Amino acid sequence: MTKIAVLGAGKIGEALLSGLLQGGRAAADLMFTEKHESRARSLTEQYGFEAVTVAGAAARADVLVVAVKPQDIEPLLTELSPVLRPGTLIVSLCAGLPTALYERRLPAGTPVVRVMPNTPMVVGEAMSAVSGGSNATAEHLKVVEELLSTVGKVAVVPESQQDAVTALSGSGPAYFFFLVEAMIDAGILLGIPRDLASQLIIQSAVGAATMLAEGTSHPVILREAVTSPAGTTIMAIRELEKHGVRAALLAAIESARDRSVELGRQHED
Ligand SMILES: NC(=O)C1=CN([C@@H]2O[C@H](COP(=O)(O)OP(=O)(O)OC[C@H]3O[C@@H](n4cnc5c(N)ncnc54)[C@H](OP(=O)(O)O)[C@@H]3O)[C@@H](O)[C@H]2O)C=CC1
Ligand SMILES: O=C(O)[C@@H]1CCC=N1
Repeated sequence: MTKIAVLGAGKIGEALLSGLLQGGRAAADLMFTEKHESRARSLTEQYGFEAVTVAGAAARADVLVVAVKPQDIEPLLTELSPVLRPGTLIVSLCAGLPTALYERRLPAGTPVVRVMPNTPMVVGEAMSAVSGGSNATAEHLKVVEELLSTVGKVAVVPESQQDAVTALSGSGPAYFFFLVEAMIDAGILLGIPRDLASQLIIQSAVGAATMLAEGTSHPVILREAVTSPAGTTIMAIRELEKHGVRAALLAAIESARDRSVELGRQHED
């Protein structure tokens, strides 16, 4: 069985490890490195994964998943480069970091696959986009696709689209959580108790997402079916348009894309 080590088991690293465990991987095949000892201890106690050093991960794992913040990449690559075994597959989850950065810093020929996942991995509903670097073969991409398909859906994209993908689906869950939070507050404004407002909005979100995921109707058709002539929904839609919510989303996602590009540029030679 392929052994996988996550380097930097923070939020997304834990989401991947726990998703892989739920998807049927043995804890014995999953390990991680982590800066904080107390966090490492709690991950081992909660899930049974082994905490290892970078050298230990490089010696034992077939796939190294890099999940540190993009700002922390340089010291990690400096530590990893001398201990990396030829043929070990590097999978980067880091926003903005191009495969070329890893190829420059790691031994010649190291295969690198760039991935942008998202946190719904913890419930097996991730959307992950993968792109191979110049040493990654179709076989490497297949390994990564198989790995990620146990925790959600996977799309192969050209690396030139990864910054946009990061802004759309990498950050995407946060936009939905933000909307849900605001809609629950609207319930409070209207005098509905928080628990009930949460139930009403979360189940509406689950129902709407399920209809969208079925893919039989375009979002516009689904929205129109809710919007009765001279009814309540059109009044709300008028306010959303008046407050520029559509334009705000376009600008927000463009800004997230720009930040992803900027995170990559910070590591150019
Ligand atoms: N969160 C998300 O939804 C998503 C995140 N990503 C990407 O995943 C990466 C991680 O993000 P996220 O999980 O949110 O961040 P976190 O800060 O939660 O996780 C990173 C963890 O790695 C630790 N760390 C830093 N350097 C090292 C090192 N050299 N060795 C071992 N551990 C180290 C950090 O410690 P410390 O905090 O002390 O620095 C932290 O605990 C980022 O590059 C991000 O772009 C991608 C998709 C979605
Ligand atoms: O906010 C971030 O930078 C990371 C990348 C995508 C989601 N979270």
